Amino acid sequence: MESVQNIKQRFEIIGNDPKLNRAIEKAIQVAPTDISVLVTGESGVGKENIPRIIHSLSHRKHGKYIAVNCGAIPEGTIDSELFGHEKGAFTGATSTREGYFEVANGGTIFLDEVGELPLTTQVRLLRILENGEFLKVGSSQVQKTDVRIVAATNVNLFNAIEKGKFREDLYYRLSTVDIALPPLRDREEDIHLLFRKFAADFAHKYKMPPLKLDENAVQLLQKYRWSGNIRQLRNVAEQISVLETNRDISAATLQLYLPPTEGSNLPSVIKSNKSESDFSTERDILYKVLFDMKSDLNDLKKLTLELMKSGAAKAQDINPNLIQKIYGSKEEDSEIEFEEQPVTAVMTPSHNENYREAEDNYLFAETIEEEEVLRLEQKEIEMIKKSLEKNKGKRKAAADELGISERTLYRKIKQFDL
Ligand SMILES: Nc1ncnc2c1ncn2[C@@H]1O[C@H](COP(=O)(O)OP(=O)(O)OP(=O)(O)O)[C@@H](O)[C@H]1O
Repeated sequence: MESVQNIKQRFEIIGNDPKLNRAIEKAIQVAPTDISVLVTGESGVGKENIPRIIHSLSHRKHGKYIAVNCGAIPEGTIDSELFGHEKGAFTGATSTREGYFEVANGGTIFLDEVGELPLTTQVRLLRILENGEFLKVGSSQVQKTDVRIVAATNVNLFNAIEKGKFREDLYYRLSTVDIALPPLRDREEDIHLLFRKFAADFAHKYKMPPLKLDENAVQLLQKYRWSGNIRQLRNVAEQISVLETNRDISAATLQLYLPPTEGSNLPSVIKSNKSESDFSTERDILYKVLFDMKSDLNDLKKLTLELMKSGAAKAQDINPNLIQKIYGSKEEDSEIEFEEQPVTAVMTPSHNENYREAEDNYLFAETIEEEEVLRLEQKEIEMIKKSLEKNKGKRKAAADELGISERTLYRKIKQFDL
């Protein structure tokens, strides 16, 4: 049997936490069987590694491995995606199509966010788990498949069962073995290890010297809540790697990249009555938004300084590129008037001499009022649209770029009707 250490090397899994090791050990143990496995853990803890390990150590390793994010597929098409459809089954079904369960015959299917499956799809899945039988959409001919199912969830499925959103019998079929991955905040010793690994990767990728955290920064890193777990840590490492020219990182610098969490002494950014899990994923986006604003603010500071130094009447005379960067494309014959141009969602500097006060307001803002929240939302929509365009509509690539899960992106697309 392969050792946990070997597996960690093979799958580039960083960390020595006993709970992580136990999870990998369990994956190794169950791999040769066909037992269905339910992987649990918060978003971003690395659940996707487990089905990969299981597949690669199983007798199915030469068969197909298909990962499906159940939360990212619209309800109307999920049955057809999973089980296939017959020609003419619905408008647009111009030919017969194989579903993932047919394609993966002899292999493994990873059903991520399984709690998001509609109830009708859950019935079909239960049937596959019981005897391998399924029907294509629009067909009455029973087909058979031989697929190992590994599922994952970051929500408590018992709550979903209580609310009637998840079938209890399916839960028990899926979770013959339960593999739980710990949140990053409970893996204090691993946090710095992971950060160093990501910082080294990004130093290589962006051809920059590696970052070095001082002692206080390491402590801050280890005490932070990391509600987005490893995904969030990786994002932070990437942002610092790209943006900080001084590669020695102090706690004060690091703090600028950590969105405030409950119970922290950082300013609270936004008030929300949503549930914590919604908040944490939205926070990923808000974090990026605030980051853009910080960079706008730096540009503004530069501009203001230049203005103060030269006493010039027209900002355009000083640095047209900077002006364009801050205000977007210049309108014909327009002059920059500081009193009227809204600049960022947080601050509108009214006079050059007030810039320090504006900066203080920004840094110590206790809350962002409703109007500003709306502007943040607008910025969020813009970012999502841009990323989708840039990635030619590929949601996975866009979600990766935005540092959010595909499911969250899918929800945002629905929420904002994009
Ligand atoms: N132990 C680890 N070492 C290094 N990188 C890791 C580790 N675990 C996870 N990652 C990285 O963290 C990111 C998030 O992992 P993954 O997508 O598996 O999380 P998840 O738990 O499936 O999240 P979600 O529930 O949102 O789908 C990925 O980029 C993954 O490569």
